Amino acid sequence: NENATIGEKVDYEIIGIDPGAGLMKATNQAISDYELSDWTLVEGSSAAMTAALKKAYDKEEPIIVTGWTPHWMFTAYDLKYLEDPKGSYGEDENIHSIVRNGLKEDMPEAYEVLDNFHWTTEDMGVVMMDIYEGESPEKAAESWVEENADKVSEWTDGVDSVDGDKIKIGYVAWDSEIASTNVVGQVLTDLGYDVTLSQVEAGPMWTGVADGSLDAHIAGWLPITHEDYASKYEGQFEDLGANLEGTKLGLVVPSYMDIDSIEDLKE
Ligand SMILES: C[SH](C)CC(=O)O
Repeated sequence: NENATIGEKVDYEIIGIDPGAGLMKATNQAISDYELSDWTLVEGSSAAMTAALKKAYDKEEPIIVTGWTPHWMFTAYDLKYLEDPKGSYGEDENIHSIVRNGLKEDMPEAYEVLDNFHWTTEDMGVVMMDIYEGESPEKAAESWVEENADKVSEWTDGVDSVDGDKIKIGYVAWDSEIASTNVVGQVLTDLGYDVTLSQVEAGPMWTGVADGSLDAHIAGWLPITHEDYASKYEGQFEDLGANLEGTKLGLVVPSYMDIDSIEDLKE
């Protein structure tokens, strides 16, 4: 009923994603920082979180999810981040390209493309929206590459093609990384590589690059979100720097909810 607290309205649940995501670590930090002892962070997946969000949004029901930018949900729905006055979610950061040691010697062409790969949240948003609207990730990536030949040529100009060399790129099924990894996979395929995109959890993605079973991933949320993974494998990977700038993490609610800050959950 209308007098219920926000906690009572959402059964004191925050709908999260896969447990290995840094976003989940930051949300547990927020639960502790804001003393939300009655609250539960529900583990699941990016897909389960967006399904729960759609179900609630379509019925204009209250819901609190762990969210991030860039993400298609901010285009599909009218959403807002809850203010984070205690800074549990840190500052905006970047997504880095991470490759195994030795890649530069073994696959100089792929290394060069991965080192050059850089695009914007708008670019990523186009591919994510295509996928959200029903296109397969492969087709959405292929279309974007065709329509953005000028940007792709900045990554590939001067890079020799190859003849069927195998390359394996790991990624986690976050909507942002499904988009970026399929675009890079398409570009490397066009260069002649036999590309395998391997969907794994966040931990195994970093472990795979460190032990060489994966050649690369382009899902390094740094410096904070994946700091645990980066420090655990320090020296066992090469960070080629940011491929996208200006990410954000936090708690996200539909704009029809009359709360504005994480502090408001403490009612
Ligand atoms: C969910 S964000 C794409 C990345 C992360 O939180 O680890």
